[in-house]
Amino acid sequence: MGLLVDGKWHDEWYDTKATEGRFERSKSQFRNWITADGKAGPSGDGGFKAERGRYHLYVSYACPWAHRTLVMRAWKGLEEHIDVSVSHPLMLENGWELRMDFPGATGDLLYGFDKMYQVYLKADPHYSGRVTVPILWDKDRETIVNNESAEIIRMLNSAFDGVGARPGDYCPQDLLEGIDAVNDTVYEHVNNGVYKAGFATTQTAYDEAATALFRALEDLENRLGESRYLLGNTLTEADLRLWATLLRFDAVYVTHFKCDRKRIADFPNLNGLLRDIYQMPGVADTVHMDHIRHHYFCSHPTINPHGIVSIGPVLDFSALHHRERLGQQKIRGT
Ligand SMILES: N[C@@H](CCC(=O)N[C@@H](CS)C(=O)NCC(=O)O)C(=O)O
Repeated sequence: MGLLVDGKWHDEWYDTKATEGRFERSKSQFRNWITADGKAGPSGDGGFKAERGRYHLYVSYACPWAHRTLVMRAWKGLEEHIDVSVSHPLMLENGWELRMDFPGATGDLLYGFDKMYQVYLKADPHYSGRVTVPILWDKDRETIVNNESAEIIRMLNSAFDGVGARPGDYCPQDLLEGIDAVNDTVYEHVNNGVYKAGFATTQTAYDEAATALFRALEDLENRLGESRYLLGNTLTEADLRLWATLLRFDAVYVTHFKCDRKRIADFPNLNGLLRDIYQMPGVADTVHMDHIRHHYFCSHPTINPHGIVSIGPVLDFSALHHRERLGQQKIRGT
């Protein structure tokens, strides 16, 4: 694990000294938007028009942030529009590597780079910052459009509607306020919460994160007792963002990140949501548990020095979810 400083790679673990043992995620730096007409979006510059075949995603199947973009790509039927390079699951002294010696790892389909940081350097030879996935790449301008998954899923949701994306609006305007509110809590205490617990280097930092995580999960469990999804019976990006963490929870976070008060299997509604979304067309194909488990257990020597992958629980995401008793799934715009 490391970062680029003025275009040079430095192998460094997260520094938690300045924050009393708390893990703080840095902000993504490329914030342009693909739009239907190529005009600038809410941030960044214009010039990124939605076009078939123009864009590419760099992902890791292990990464929950990248996973969101793969599921949104599947929901919107964008597989033919946006192709994908899949990283090797290990992330060690060179950061993410575009090696092919793991089933499903594709290498770099565009340039043949073997390190993910070379993609950042291609976009900006003086880049300083972390080398994260997902990366949304523009093959035309040969640069990074955006490396913030929350924004990438928003653009995939709507920008390609005029050029053949599958109908479906997972972020409808009238639900936006509610979606943003749930996203904030889920991001803070669940998506990033598991990392804050796992990467904490003081007891206090861990206690804070783990307590807030399980409090949030209890609230979400109750909320999902009222309706099929987080925003009523309409499936939205908020459900997807929660789902990517739920999927990894029992297989990894319970042990590796010490999130062990309860398992997702102990929460009937969260477990139901996990299965419900897993069983939607195209979603199971985005799930690669071997990448997920190999990545976490082997990429964090400070918390698992011998890189031993645990035996793991037996999980069946294809089992009945019983969520239809709360209402029929609605997808806006279909
Ligand atoms: N806010 C970013 C976070 C992405 C992120 O942190 N990805 C992790 C993988 S799970 C990563 O690439 N970490 C490398 C690092 O921090 O150096 C997003 O949602 O896109």
